[in-house]
Amino acid sequence: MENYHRLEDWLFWMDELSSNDYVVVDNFLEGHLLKTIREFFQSHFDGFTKAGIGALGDNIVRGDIRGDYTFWLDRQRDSALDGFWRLIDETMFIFNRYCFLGLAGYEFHLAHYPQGGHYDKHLDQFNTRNNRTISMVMYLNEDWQKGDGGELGIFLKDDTSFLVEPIAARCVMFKSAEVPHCVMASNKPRNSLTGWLLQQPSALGQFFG
Ligand SMILES: O=C(O)CCC(=O)C(=O)O
Ligand SMILES: [Fe+2]
Repeated sequence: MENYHRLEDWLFWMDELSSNDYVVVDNFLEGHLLKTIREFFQSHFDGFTKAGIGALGDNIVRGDIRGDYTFWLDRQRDSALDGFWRLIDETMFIFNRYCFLGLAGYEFHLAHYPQGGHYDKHLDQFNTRNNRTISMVMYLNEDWQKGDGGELGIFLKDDTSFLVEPIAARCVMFKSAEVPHCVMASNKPRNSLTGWLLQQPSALGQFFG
């Protein structure tokens, strides 16, 4: 396997994630990969649709809760993102090998928050489907400045909370069922690649609820 990251870095991140329920990794996307994803994002911008809440069959658009536009990725179709898919293979391999998580699938979308967009505090689980295990949010915003807003707010079990700036190449990973989070109103357009590592493929998740 060609590796993006060193095993010792992975083990450090896994350790943080397992003890704190989240980890913030800067420069998770290396320069070339970040550029490829940003270009793909721009060239598919026409295909974005207003994001809803709830699982697939029950997708309700509520602009007061969530203001982003999304574009769901498909590994077969979106082979231009080959490098990204290999990074996800590496991530799944590490999680299964060293955390014994038994991950069996994943789902990812590109997300665009227009100026003023936000996402209320929520958990990345649906009532009807609970197979999202690890959430991964990767940011694509070059030159993000203090005051641009759009931070990810993270709420921990000890009642502490803090903000993470959505700066390019950063990846935030957290336990989907454990960590409530929100997106603060963004003062600028804000782009990300967000996804979930799943306990079982989402197609099965739909049937087995
Ligand atoms: O973009 C972010 O920082 C988080 C997005 C999010 O919470 C979600 O899409 O479920
Ligand atoms: Fe979320």
